[in-house]
Amino acid sequence: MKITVYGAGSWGIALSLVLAHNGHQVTTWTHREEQCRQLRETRMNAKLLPGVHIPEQIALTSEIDCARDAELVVLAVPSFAVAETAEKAAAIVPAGVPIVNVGKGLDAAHDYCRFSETIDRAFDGQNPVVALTGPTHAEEVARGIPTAILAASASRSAAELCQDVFMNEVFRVYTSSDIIGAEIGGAFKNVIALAAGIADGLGLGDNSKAGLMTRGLTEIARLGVTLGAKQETFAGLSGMGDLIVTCTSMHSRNRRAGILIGKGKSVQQAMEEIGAVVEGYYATEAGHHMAQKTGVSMPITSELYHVLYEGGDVHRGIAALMGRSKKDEHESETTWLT
Ligand SMILES: NC(=O)c1ccc[n+]([C@@H]2O[C@H](COP(=O)([O-])OP(=O)(O)OC[C@H]3O[C@@H](n4cnc5c(N)ncnc54)[C@H](O)[C@@H]3O)[C@@H](O)[C@H]2O)c1
Ligand SMILES: O=P(O)(O)OC[C@H](O)CO
Repeated sequence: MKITVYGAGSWGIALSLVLAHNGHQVTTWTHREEQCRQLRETRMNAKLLPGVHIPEQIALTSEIDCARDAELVVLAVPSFAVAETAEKAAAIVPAGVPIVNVGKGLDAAHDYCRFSETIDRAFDGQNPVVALTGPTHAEEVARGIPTAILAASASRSAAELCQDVFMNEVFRVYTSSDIIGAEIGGAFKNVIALAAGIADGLGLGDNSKAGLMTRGLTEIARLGVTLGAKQETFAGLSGMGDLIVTCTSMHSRNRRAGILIGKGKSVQQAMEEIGAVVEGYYATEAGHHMAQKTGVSMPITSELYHVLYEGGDVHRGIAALMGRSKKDEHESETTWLT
């Protein structure tokens, strides 16, 4: 198939390699001409995916209209660029061509909607949308390390097409109809990974991190179910799976940013030092907004918001979480008042 991948950061390149390996005709787009020139010259993104060769069979371009005759389009840009890129692509991509979004987050420019909604709006509902998401660090996918991922879509045929296109002997793709759960899990695991990184940076223990991850997943699922997701999705690849990989891996930009903050760096210093997109920063603001909008209690997200956006003290945040009123583990916390 002819496939355009919008985005030549670490994830866009890793997925382009999977698609090229599977025999597809791949064009990978980057938004900057200068970056495109460098990629063409070196056949490598030395900053974001060092040591990974981009074979000649992958065409590199900065022309947005490269998807004119694409049969499948992949959006692999940071959350802050999904709406803008989708709007540009919508003017070019033919109706009916599936759009696979792999960016994680909510759309801050459109009242924090999910990206499938952003894309649906941009494409006037004419193109099926798939969220391809799960525990997948680009560094490992690019090296052919066995990986499992989820293709979630309201369109069964689009999810299955995505499964067929991406799946190979080291890249296993499952399908799901629960795109709400897949998108919410993918967006908000990054919040918990930042928090888990802070715990690591502070030198807290395994108990602290396991508690954060488990209660973090509880609050993500609580929000997701309120928005119409299936509870079981949060126990799957796009929920627990992605949470595990992001909270435990040194590949994770979110976890590493958290470690730097835990060690005393400012939020801005940490983001700069990472030098790649730290989605958890934006997702924390999105989560804070969604908790207020829906009335769902998201205490870890709220405390992290206080630290990241309001200069709150990390130790005070931990004390606030530990000192909350007594709860039953499965108590439903649908409002701030419980
Ligand atoms: N890297 C991974 O392992 C991985 C895995 C799964 C999902 N994701 C998700 O994929 C998305 C992209 O992440 P990444 O890891 O490729 O990021 P990255 O930081 O490696 O690269 C980001 C790329 O986006 C480009 N960019 C910056 N501003 C842009 C704009 N306005 N328009 C278009 N492009 C722009 C940058 O030049 C860079 O090439 C994120 O939402 C991330 O959470 C990443
Ligand atoms: O490096 P991170 O923390 O942005 O995580 C990347 C992917 O989302 C992992 O699945």
